[in-house]
Amino acid sequence: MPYTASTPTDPNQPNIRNADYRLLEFTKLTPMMQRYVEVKEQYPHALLLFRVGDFFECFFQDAVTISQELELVCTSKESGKEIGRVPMTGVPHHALDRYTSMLVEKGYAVVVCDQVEDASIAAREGRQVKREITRILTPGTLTDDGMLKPRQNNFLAAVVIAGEHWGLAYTDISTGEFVTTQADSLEQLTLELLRLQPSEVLVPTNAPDLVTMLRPGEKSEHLPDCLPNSFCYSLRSQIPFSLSEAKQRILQKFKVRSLEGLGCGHLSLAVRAAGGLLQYIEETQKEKAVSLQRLHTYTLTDFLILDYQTRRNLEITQTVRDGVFHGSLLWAIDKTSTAMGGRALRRWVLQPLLNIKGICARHDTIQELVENNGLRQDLQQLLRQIYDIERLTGRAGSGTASARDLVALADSLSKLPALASIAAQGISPYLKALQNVPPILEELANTIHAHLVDEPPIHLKEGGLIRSGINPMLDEMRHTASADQEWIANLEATERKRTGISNLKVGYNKAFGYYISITKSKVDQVPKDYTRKQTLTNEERYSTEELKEREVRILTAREDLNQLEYDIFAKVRSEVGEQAEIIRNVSRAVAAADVLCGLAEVAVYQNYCRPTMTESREIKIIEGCHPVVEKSLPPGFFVPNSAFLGREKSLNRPDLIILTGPNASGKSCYLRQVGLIQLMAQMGSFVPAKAASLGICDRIFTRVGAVDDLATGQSTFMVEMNETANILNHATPQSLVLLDEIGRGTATFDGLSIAWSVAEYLATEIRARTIFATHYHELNELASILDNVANYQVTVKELPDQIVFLHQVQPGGADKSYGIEAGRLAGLPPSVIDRARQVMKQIEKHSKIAIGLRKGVKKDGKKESEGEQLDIFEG
Ligand SMILES: Nc1ncnc2c1ncn2[C@@H]1O[C@H](COP(=O)(O)OP(=O)(O)OP(=O)(O)O)[C@@H](O)[C@H]1O
Repeated sequence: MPYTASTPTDPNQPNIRNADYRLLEFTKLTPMMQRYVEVKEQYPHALLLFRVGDFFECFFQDAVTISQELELVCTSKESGKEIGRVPMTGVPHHALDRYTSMLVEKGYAVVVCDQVEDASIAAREGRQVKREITRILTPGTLTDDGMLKPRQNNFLAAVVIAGEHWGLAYTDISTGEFVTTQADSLEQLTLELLRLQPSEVLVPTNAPDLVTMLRPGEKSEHLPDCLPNSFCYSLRSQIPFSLSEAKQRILQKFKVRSLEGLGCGHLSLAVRAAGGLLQYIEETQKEKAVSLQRLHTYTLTDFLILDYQTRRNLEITQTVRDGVFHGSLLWAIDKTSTAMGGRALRRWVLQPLLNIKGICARHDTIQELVENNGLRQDLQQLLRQIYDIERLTGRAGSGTASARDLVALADSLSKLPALASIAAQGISPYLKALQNVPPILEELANTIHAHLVDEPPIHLKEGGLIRSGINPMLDEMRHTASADQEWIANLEATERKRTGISNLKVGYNKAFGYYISITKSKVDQVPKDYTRKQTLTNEERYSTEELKEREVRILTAREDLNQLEYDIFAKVRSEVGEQAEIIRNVSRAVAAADVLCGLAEVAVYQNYCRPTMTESREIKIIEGCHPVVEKSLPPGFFVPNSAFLGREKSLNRPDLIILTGPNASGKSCYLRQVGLIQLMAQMGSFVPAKAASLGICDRIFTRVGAVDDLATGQSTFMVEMNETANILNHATPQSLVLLDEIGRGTATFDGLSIAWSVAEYLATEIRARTIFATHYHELNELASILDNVANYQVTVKELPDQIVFLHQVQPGGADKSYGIEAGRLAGLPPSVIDRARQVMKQIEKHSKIAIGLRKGVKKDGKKESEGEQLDIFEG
């Protein structure tokens, strides 16, 4: 089936399909590599790791720490703080994969170097290293100047569109996860694609707009940064996307009688997308390389919607400024012990729930794990010993698992009964789910352990995989081969004695096989039965009839032996593949338990509370904190603040807060912290607050900061207005809206007018729960006009020669901005500051701005009759 790529395939792009690690060829020895070589010579067992974008800083320290303390420690030189730590004590060789994949999941890049010798010799000789190193696992692509390009992942997706309706199917080819969904707004589709960032997206040719939209570098209303790492393909034939064809393909592939059992019987677009994707996978992924899990269907309306700006502004998975993991919400709350847990946490944080029952099941489990420290720690200790079962099983199913993968899988499976019995001490839902470990898994672990040696070699065809005593034929062949090998081992001594040549040697190389080596000075002593095989400068190489015979026997036996070992191994591997579905179900339960143990640990150490979830519109946060800023400051430095929002009929709580305060007082921080607390609660986590009672939100909107979008030629103001329009068009009374400095990108009065009308619209027309941070103190007037609006300010203390930021949010409006003071602190020349003060006085004197809606909106928020003019400004 022909596919058209939206961009020509770039040969430098790693082929994500075939590998979750890539071979890198460094063409020259960069300074980084030189340092690496030095370190490696000193500490030969070091595993070097470095943070994304922080390559040079970290690897040296890590190497040192590993060799001294048997731990991988990642420390930022910038802050001096530890970023990640993994114990290495007693880690068997094959566990490396598990550790590295776990680190990669957490956003680290890991380099495992095998051929240091070559590199170090080359470095000493000042040569370039041609084919250097390396197995490299990165969440992105590492260029040879040490830069890390953004993450490419293992997702492939297919999309079908009919008007505003669409169906989406995607698969994670490393785990075999295969899911489909459908919905009826294009915005939702693009949000899903942005969440997944698929490597390849397949669309039918009847959706040219989508192909254009997905093209790298393309911008669109819904897809601000597009999908820079996605390749978009359109399928020339529509047939695989037709409903009947797709149905048939799905039923065949998953061996089911009806689509109802897969939950997508009624979702024709989801089915069509899944059909198209199946076809694409079969044709491009060589089928064997992908072992798909059973199809799952999910419903987008089950999740809180976080649009692209909100994910970015709340810094959920990466920071706004540097685009790095360190400093994001995920960084602050990720205490998972397994790679599967890491992936699940990422899903949870990007898809918070709407269903109170589901949220409370997570809260219940965390509560139990908080209250029962022993239970949590016992579970975590075991979880740390469990490798990435999900991916290992995926590889077993697709026939790509190595012997080491199977041993790692067996090690993990054999931990599950112990995990289940610890979980049995608990009563909460997610611990119960851990208790059902099907006995077949223990049998499978025993089978693997019984067949494979503890530390099998990397290459499957080199033999040495299978234990003795498992297969009589194998034992017999090994016995015969060992007799010949013993004969060869003794040959040197025997021939020295027979010929009287004391420096005679027996050797082997791949091209010539076994040989007897005699130096040139002794060739006259060579017996008649030797036949010459090869001549070198200083030696002659010979063989004998018997040596030839033995050699043939040894080599044939070795080949047969290796083949037999491989066959036995492949049989065990396919037995594992047959149980893939069962293992994956268990691995999902393990991942969820891991996430909850991690969240419980965060809750204990950061003193988080369990929020009460309600169906009301109330948002009540007592002494809340920003989870990341709090963690970054020394203990006790963060000033907690409360928040009350969501007016109910009888309650005096505002829908909209106007938040004022000087620059750098903490307005943005407060805004974000309310958003993050709501998000954390709905993803099932405890929250950084003394107490919280939170009504479910359907969406969180944010509009923070002002950045030019040079790529699309949009000005600061236009970006701001586009984002604001999106909020006003989509927010509902159930939404949480966080606005920071609306109207700043234009002339003062235009900006103020827009800010006023946006606030008013949100408070009266939409009645969304809103926090509106602003430097326009005139907006405080709104609170005296609308009874669902309240004023809050972030306080500062004025001393004779400085202002002290108290970071406290209190009722009332600020009347000063201290902008000139901020300029002074930033180092503007004193003469400029003095002049600014003079100018300000002049402006204040001459331009008395009286803000008030004399007409237009009554105190109860209802509009007066149309046609009456708003008169806001009086100069
Ligand atoms: N509650 C708090 N406790 C301690 N420190 C805080 C608190 N809130 C904010 N800060 C610190 O103050 C700094 C400035 O905060 P923030 O960016 O929120 O100010 P702002 O009022 O939005 O400023 P601007 O109006 O200039 O955008 C933050 O980087 C943070 O370190």
